[in-house]
Amino acid sequence: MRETTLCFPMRERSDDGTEVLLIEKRRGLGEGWYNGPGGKLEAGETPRECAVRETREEVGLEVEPGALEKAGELTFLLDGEAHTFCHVYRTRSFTGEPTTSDEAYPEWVAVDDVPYEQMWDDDHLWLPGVLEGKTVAGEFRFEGGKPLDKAEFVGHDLEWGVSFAAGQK
Ligand SMILES: CNc1ncnc2c1ncn2[C@@H]1O[C@H](COP(=O)(O)OP(=O)(O)OP(=O)(O)O)[C@@H](O)[C@H]1O
Repeated sequence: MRETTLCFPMRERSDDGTEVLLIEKRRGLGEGWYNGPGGKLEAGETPRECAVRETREEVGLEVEPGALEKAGELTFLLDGEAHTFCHVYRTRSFTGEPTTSDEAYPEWVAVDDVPYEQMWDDDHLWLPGVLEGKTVAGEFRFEGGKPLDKAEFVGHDLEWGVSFAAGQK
């Protein structure tokens, strides 16, 4: 099973409310869809280190590992088998300005205006709560064979207000 991360940088606009930094993914799994910066853990890396690295590589923002708030743990099943385990973080503490990379076009989006119709089918179920400050554990079931982004979303279970194990915070 692949272990991945997603990171959602957030900021307050004095007049426009809260915004989240999304990326339009330019290649790989979920190409053409919006998501947070993130990707696969490399050997020897903790999830937090991975989220920091992917956020730097994909959009050029610097985040301190300790400034990441763990918001979710998502399991994606494909045809009954665990395909991806994803650690979700949010943060309001970062430096730099988002820049386009080979992998991603970054875009600040109002939290009330997230383009769920251009995202993974499961995102509208858990991301609104994550952007409101909640914690979530979720399982999402897909069927129809690889790749995951061509499979059909068939079911899910969600639990809100979870606390994460010390090592996983
Ligand atoms: C099934 N529903 C899903 N809903 C929301 N997000 C999902 C997702 N399934 C995968 N993701 C995320 O998409 C990113 C790209 O995955 P990732 O492994 O990086 O794929 P990619 O082919 O781009 O690999 P590279 O690391 O670029 O080589 C990664 O953050 C991963 O957590």
